Amino acid sequence: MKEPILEVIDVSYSYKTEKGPVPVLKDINFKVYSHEFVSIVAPTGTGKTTLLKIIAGLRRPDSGKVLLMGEEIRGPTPKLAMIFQDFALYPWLTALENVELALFHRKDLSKEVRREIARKYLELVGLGGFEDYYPRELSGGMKQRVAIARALAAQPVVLLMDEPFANLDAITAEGLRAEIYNMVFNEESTVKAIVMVSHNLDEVVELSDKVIILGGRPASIMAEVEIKLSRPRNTRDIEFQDYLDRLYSLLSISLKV
Ligand SMILES: Nc1ncnc2c1ncn2[C@@H]1O[C@H](COP(=O)(O)OP(=O)(O)OP(=O)(O)O)[C@@H](O)[C@H]1O
Repeated sequence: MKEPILEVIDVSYSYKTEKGPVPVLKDINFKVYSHEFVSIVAPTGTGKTTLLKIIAGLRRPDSGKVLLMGEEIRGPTPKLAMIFQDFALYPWLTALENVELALFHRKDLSKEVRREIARKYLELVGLGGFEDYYPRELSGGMKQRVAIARALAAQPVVLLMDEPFANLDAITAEGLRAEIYNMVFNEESTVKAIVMVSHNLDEVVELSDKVIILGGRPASIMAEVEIKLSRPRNTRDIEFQDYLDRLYSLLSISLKV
């Protein structure tokens, strides 16, 4: 039987506030296999970002655990890279320097080699020639491409994305969505699985192999839906629309829980 790349096991989490604990996640269980693109969807404020932070090792669950290729995640690790909706680039560094930063922990590599790797990933995301540009000189879509290059340059096993297209205009988002799957899953990349948080169901159907729907307070998994459509996907296909309708109705049920 194939082993999961990522395993979320019985994860529960509460925020500790002055008014007492606020339970956010309860008994979350799911698995992500090799070359799977998994999306987590839920009504706003349900705990999607919190779950992503737990997977990233940025927060420890109160109970349960997350395994990455069988090993428990106990803190941040270069094996997991994260992409945020606000790009999170350093404005005083060039595109190339921002990407190079992902390799700062690779003391085994010379500066020249690190620079070469960074250049290769900028090229991969379509930004060859923009190495010396500062973030302020780049469009939103280009900034997100730099962030993707930086995540890939860290040579992670899993890529985590928190609403990666939310701050882009519709046309730019559409273009990047069309490219992201092949940008991330190819022979130049070490990424074996993607977990994305989104509340845009169109993009979720377009990109995912599996969708996890959270609902309730604290949130638990309401449904897990596999999207069995070949790629590239056409948003106008009847089957695409069927999946979309199904997710909308599951999400509206989760709103009532
Ligand atoms: N640092 C914090 N302290 C206390 N409560 C928090 C904290 N961060 C988040 N919360 C609460 O935890 C719940 C889940 O938040 P989270 O950001 O994970 O939800 P989300 O599903 O990602 O929301 P959105 O779709 O709006 O981004 C919310 O009710 C939020 O108010």
